[in-house]
Amino acid sequence: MSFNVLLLDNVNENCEEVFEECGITVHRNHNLSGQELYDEIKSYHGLVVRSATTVDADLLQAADNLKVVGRAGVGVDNIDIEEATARGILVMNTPDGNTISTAEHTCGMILALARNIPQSVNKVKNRGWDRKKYMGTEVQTKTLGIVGLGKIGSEVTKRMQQFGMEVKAYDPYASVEKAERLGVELTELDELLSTADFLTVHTPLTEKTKGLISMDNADKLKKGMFLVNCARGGIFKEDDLIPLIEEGYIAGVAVDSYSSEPPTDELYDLLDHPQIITTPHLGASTEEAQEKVAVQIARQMSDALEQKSFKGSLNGKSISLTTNKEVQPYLKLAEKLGSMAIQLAPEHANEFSFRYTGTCAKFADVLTDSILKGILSQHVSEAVNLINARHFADERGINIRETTASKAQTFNDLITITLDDGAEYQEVSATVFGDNDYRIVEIDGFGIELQLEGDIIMYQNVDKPGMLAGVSGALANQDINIASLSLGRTKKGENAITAVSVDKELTDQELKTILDLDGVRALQYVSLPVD
Ligand SMILES: NC(=O)C1=CN([C@@H]2O[C@H](COP(=O)(O)OP(=O)(O)OC[C@H]3O[C@@H](n4cnc5c(N)ncnc54)[C@H](O)[C@@H]3O)[C@@H](O)[C@H]2O)C=CC1
Ligand SMILES: O=C(O)CCC(=O)C(=O)O
Repeated sequence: MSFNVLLLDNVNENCEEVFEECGITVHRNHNLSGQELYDEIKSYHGLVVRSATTVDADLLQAADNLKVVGRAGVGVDNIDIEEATARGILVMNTPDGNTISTAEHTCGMILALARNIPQSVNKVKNRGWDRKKYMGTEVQTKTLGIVGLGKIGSEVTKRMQQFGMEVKAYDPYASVEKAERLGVELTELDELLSTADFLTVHTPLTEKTKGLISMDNADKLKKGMFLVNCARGGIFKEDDLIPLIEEGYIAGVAVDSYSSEPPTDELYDLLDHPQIITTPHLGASTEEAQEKVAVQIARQMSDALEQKSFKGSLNGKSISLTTNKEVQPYLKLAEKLGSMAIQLAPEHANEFSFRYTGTCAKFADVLTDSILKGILSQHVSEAVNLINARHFADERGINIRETTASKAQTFNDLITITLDDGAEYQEVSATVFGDNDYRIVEIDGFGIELQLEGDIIMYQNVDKPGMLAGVSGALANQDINIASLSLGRTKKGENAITAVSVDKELTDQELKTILDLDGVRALQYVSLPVD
């Protein structure tokens, strides 16, 4: 299949080159927006953006053929990942291509704040000369507080330590080992706020980080501290920055990222304030960073479109394992078994238990996605894939219980689905022999062995002589060939289950001839894809 990709937002030209080397057609258009973009997007399989384009639900809805959205950068707040996931569209970013540039920009902002560089440059350019007004402060021996000791926070740490700063950090998710390795003291947020001379934030904008500093916690701040935000607008409450300065809580702020970009009119008071220095979201704007993220995103997206690898995907945990040789057979097994289970389930079934035994247990999470794909593909009109299977399951109110046991029993690996809605057959188990021999091995505790593919008739019967002859005779009379069969029974003379694999799809009428045979009960029919 040949793919085409649309590049927006001035993505570096190397992006084009990499796509073209991979045989992918590229179209670049910087000025598309609104209806024009909705019309244009329809034919593309891939879309590359930076931060300017908002990839919202409306755009995704218009994107009939879209398979992957790539963010040439880190922050994906301009992409509606939930909607993309629901539509089975992969979202990727390039987590580290612009780390160094953004860290360097942050260090520049810290020094610019300490020495009033932007303000004094401006003064001189306007023919002014005021050395007293622009008296600065050394950063050496001062405390730098970092909120978010991730990639950028860590690189800022290393650089500012070279300037003689003592670095403390607040990051509830960072490990103590990492902090020790960096020579950083991990503290609580309040302690950081009350001890830092400079505080720089390097977290995403989340419910927890939004308004991290505002007039509400002004009393906790070390008086006269400087703030830096080269992460996301809104981490410092923008409306409160001027009051924080005017009331003497903070000495100045450096901002690179805003809650709306370009800033709206209301933000201009902020931008005009002499103690607030601003750059227009330049953290990642270096030749090097833009080249790195452009090349990375083009490689990642090309690989994803060609199903070679899914590195960098944010909503494709399961799909990214489809290229892993160890997981591949289990994924297939899970999907096939899901497809079988839903055909055995009564109408409106929405309670399922999945049990993973043996090695496959360690992949339970992704195997559940695959079972759900098998279940849902039978009755969801949209294309179900490993990205959106859980979304569809939630939407349909399907309840899942998942259990695992890593110790293998009779089989090295076993996946069992229990139908909890009063189904005739309540439990089916399957395994894979070698790489691709998928077998049903148990139905409701009856040992069975049959390939998990094609057309299968399953019926319960009284365990008495002549049953099989009757069934095979009825099939032969209708010119239906048996491919294989398997019998399981509880005890001699009691109940038996028979699973018969046949060479053609059966009609209801043909099935009835079997059900009508004396001793046959509870017949069910399953039709599975053949590889
Ligand atoms: N100005 C610019 O041009 C750029 C801005 N960014 C932004 O910088 C930010 C950081 O990026 P990276 O370092 O690459 O991300 P990262 O994922 O490596 O680090 C984020 C860190 O924040 C921590 N964190 C999350 N929630 C937290 C909370 N409530 N309190 C404290 N820490 C918390 C995480 O544990 C993690 O260590 C992101 O918002 C990203 O979008 C990234 C690149 C360029
Ligand atoms: O593309 C850009 O320049 C913005 C970079 C950024 O903010 C990010 O990667 O999160």
